[in-house]
Amino acid sequence: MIEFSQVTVTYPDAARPVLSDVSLVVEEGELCLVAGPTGAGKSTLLGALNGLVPHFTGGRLSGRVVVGGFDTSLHPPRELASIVGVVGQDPLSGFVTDTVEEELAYAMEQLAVPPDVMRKRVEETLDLLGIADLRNRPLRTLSGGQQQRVAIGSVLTAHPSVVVLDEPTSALDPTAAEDVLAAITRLVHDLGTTVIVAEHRMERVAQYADRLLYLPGDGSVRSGPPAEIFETSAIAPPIAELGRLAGWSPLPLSVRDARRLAGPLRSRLRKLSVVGRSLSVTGSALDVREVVVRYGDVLAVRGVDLRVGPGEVVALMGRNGSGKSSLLWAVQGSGPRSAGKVDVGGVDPASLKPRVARQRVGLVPQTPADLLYLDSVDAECAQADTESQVPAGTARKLLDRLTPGIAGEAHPGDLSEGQRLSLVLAIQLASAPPVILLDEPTRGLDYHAKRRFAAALRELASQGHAIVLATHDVEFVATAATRVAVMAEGELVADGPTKEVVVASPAFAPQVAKILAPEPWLTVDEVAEALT
Ligand SMILES: Nc1ncnc2c1ncn2[C@@H]1O[C@H](COP(=O)(O)OP(=O)(O)OP(=O)(O)O)[C@@H](O)[C@H]1O
Ligand SMILES: Nc1ncnc2c1ncn2[C@@H]1O[C@H](COP(=O)(O)OP(=O)(O)OP(=O)(O)O)[C@@H](O)[C@H]1O
Repeated sequence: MIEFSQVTVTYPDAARPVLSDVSLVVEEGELCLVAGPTGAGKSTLLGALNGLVPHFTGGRLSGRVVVGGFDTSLHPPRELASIVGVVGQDPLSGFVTDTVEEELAYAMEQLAVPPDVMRKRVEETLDLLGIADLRNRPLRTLSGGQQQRVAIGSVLTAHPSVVVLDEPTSALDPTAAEDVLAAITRLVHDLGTTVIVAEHRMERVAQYADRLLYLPGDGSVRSGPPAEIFETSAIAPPIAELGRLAGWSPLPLSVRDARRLAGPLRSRLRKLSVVGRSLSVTGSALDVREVVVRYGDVLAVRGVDLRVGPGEVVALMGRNGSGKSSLLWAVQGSGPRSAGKVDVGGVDPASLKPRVARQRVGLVPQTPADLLYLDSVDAECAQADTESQVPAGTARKLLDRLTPGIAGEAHPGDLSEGQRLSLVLAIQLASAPPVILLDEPTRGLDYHAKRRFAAALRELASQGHAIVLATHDVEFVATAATRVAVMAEGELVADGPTKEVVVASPAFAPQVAKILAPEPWLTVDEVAEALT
């Protein structure tokens, strides 16, 4: 269905090609996971499938890409649209209509699908993705995860023979991610659709994948069964890393398979204790009282109380649309707040000018690109140093720590998703306000980058900063957060130490916890530390 023959892609001014002499075949009806480090070229590979690369991104592509019998160099993306459906990394920028229903119907209208078929498929898709109650909503008013579901739905309705998804679950809560992947797997089985998914949260996808295309970052692509490639790959999901540590062979990819193998490891660990990271918190850096956020008829946040002490890293979790982003923006002061009080060091940030408020409460938004407007990485870093009155080079040092190797002269718009996020994180963390809020801050980051980011957050916390991050990334929460607060329908419904909250809830438990339950281990690092 898909064939790359000696494909090389080079972006203008790049020192070396992103993809170098890549040849591979993906069969019809395969579900294929594309993985590898941040900036390795995954989106580039995906873009080559519908001709976006190089027709729209610039750069040069040599070799041949054939999809469903069409050579993508001879057919512009518009002509390939009936064969290849693409869901990009930023759903909002891909929307062409105003409301949910219109968006779901749009691709079918372009293909002149008969109205009765169209109607039926829209209804099916609304149910399949659990968004029936949002059907008349303007797309701009949806939460990040709701937008992502609509974006996926709008591609599925047209029944293309190849579906390409770039990090499709990054904004989805864990349960929604499972549902969406189940829907996609059903497509593969029932319609023989070929699905290509790039995903950093491999723990969510690896078990469904027939094939892994692994990009180590040197321009090459390895193609094969996931379990085989994970034996040696630098980036692998926690389940595979645990399997490597325990010497399991072949490596399991589902929690169920791993549990069958984990008996001996569990008994060994039972005699050891988890290295505790207990925290005694004194005082409060952030005090949120009875905060309410209302948008017209939608009550997004219903009287939330939250106190965060210096040194805490609080993960705000909860279903899509449960009010996490609304709460963060209301706390930071630039979002709507219908009632309630926020206290940061004796002041309500909403009462301050935005510039002054930012020195007390920083917020990294869900679409971090909004914060970048200069024309090079160096310029952004220099500006951040000046604005936050920190020594020159501070932001750049942080950036190198999070994701090394990004060229200073690169245009922020040309960076990969993970590189761009790292840049925004570096800029925001350089100013290091006492309270740092982060909205879904791990998109595009590989497991190593997330470890380094977690370490940077812990370091800030140990210096007395208070950190709140809204996220669906259960593996990241397990490494980074000291405490977890769960929201449901605008209210806080659970709040406690990370270990207690995530082990108690299957939806929020990381893979290691599920495999080793009832033993209280959350990460491969903890297990490795105890075994040495
Ligand atoms: N339009 C462009 N012009 C110049 N360089 C680009 C362009 N698009 C991507 N790049 C560079 O090519 C490399 C690969 O980017 P790509 O987006 O394909 O990576 P990725 O593996 O998808 O990354 P992520 O995991 O962060 O999403 C990066 O170094 C990026 O900076
Ligand atoms: N401008 C708006 N107008 C109307 N409703 C809105 C608006 N912004 C958000 N909402 C609704 O408020 C609710 C909470 O949204 P919010 O973005 O805070 O949720 P969230 O927990 O951050 O979700 P996600 O995990 O998907 O990012 C959702 O039902 C959303 O559709």
